[in-house]
Amino acid sequence: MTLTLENVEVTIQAAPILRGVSFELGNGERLGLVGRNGAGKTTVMRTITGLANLAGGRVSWNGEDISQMPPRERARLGFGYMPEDRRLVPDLTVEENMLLPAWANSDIDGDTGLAFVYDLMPELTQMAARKALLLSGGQQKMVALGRALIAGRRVLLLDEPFEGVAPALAKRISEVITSLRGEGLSVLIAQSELSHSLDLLQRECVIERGEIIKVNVIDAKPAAQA
Ligand SMILES: Nc1ncnc2c1ncn2[C@@H]1O[C@H](COP(=O)(O)OP(=O)(O)OP(=O)(O)O)[C@@H](O)[C@H]1O
Repeated sequence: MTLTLENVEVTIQAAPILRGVSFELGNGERLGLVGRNGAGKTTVMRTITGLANLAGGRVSWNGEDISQMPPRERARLGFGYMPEDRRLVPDLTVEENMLLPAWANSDIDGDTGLAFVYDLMPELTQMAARKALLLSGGQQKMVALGRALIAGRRVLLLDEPFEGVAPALAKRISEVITSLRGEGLSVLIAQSELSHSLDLLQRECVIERGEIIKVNVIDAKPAAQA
């Protein structure tokens, strides 16, 4: 189960936004995508989900070219996306927000997904009936992570999952992502800085002005003592 980007080019309003982006996300790998604001991280994620059109290059999944595959079919393959701005519907409950991908796409099994998410993040069970508008920003990120996991059982794309989140909740989100290790789920985490996830990642791609300028392998470190 490998996701491969080869020489991906994305152009928005005639401006080159991604320029020859190539990398591989291996089975069960946790890969960082690190770069300043505007470097192109969100565009990489949108390219993988099918929300951004390719001007060149290709995206493949286990060797199959999926460059032209529509987003809903990629969700069926098990791709889940947590956008930077969370995009929760304020008047819907936590549970309803998490079920949105399954409501929008009958190929996604919402009940199985919910059971998996509640098992992984029991704290979401307690807030299941609360409206999203009553949650803190960090709690909303947890819900957005839960929602991404409803579809994202193979590839999980997390855009700035720690941004604006208080340290205790950031640690919890990091723990949840780490606990996915045994699930054969590949995770791509976009960040403008690495601070929360050094223990979490195996490699990081550094992106600058739409180009991957280097790939760092992160040494395995013992987990920090609480
Ligand atoms: N719809 C759009 N219209 C015009 N320009 C866009 C659009 N989407 C992205 N861009 C431009 O593409 C570049 C890359 O944006 P992108 O959102 O991918 O970067 P990023 O690394 O995720 O940064 P941030 O963390 O600030 O979102 C930026 O210069 C941005 O202004």
